[in-house]
Amino acid sequence: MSGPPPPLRVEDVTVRFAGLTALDSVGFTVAPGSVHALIGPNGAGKSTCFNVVSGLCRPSRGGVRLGERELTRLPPHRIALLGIARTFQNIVTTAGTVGDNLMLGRQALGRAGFTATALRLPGTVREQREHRARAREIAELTGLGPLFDTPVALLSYGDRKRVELARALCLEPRVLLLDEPVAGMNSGERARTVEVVRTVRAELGLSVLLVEHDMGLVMRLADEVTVLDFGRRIAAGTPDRVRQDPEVRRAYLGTPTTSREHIA
Ligand SMILES: Nc1ncnc2c1ncn2[C@@H]1O[C@H](COP(=O)(O)OP(=O)(O)OP(=O)(O)O)[C@@H](O)[C@H]1O
Repeated sequence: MSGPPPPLRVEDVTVRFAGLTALDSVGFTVAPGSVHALIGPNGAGKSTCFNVVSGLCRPSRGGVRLGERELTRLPPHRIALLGIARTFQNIVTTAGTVGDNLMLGRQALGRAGFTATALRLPGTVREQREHRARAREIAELTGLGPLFDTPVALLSYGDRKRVELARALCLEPRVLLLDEPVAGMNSGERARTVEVVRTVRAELGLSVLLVEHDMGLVMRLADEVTVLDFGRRIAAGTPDRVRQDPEVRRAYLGTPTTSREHIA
């Protein structure tokens, strides 16, 4: 991969849904090669922010840039090809083997058209072979190498979540968006995922933007944290700094609802 990824800038983003302001002038920068966590209580606007960055949601004001490239009005597949790949909260792996799923991630990069692939022209056969070899490398990097030919349906929940992550990596992103990557995992699976994220960041030199409710994971993995509450950015800084921030503590601990997680 050539050089560090460009900074990802979310600038003054406002999103309204029928009178509800889901994001209110939110801004932050994911520094090149860093892990940046977006945290906040339920309904704070984290998923909406992810959707803006990946092109699924258009802001009514503000925008997103990767380096000098304006992403705001582009459709999701263009944004993906410009180097921003994402996973989703819910598993969307399809039928087939791990390898088949990773090849779906490579498909968007394929130069050969549908007809050429169907006719198995020599150039496209070679291209497919190269894509499969790269998919295998990514499987190794994410600990899925031994499972490459295993049907996804036979995998544990944690392994299936990692297939999602590996499939996103198959797009060769500069920035990886991870939406609750350890949700629903047991502690062993969580620890494994932390290691995988560290490995791919180091080996592929990419930046990571992470939404996660598991504060232990956020504090261990993130270089920087942006905290949202009711659509507003209420704090930003290193994990230690935001952990001590009185407004963050109030946002997490100061409401009677049990759905708000602890930050201590
Ligand atoms: N498509 C939509 N239409 C209307 N309101 C929406 C829509 N998407 C999100 N919202 C509202 O916007 C606010 C922010 O939601 P969002 O899902 O971004 O929060 P979140 O921080 O990701 O929450 P959670 O941690 O529960 O996933 C919430 O009040 C939510 O109900």
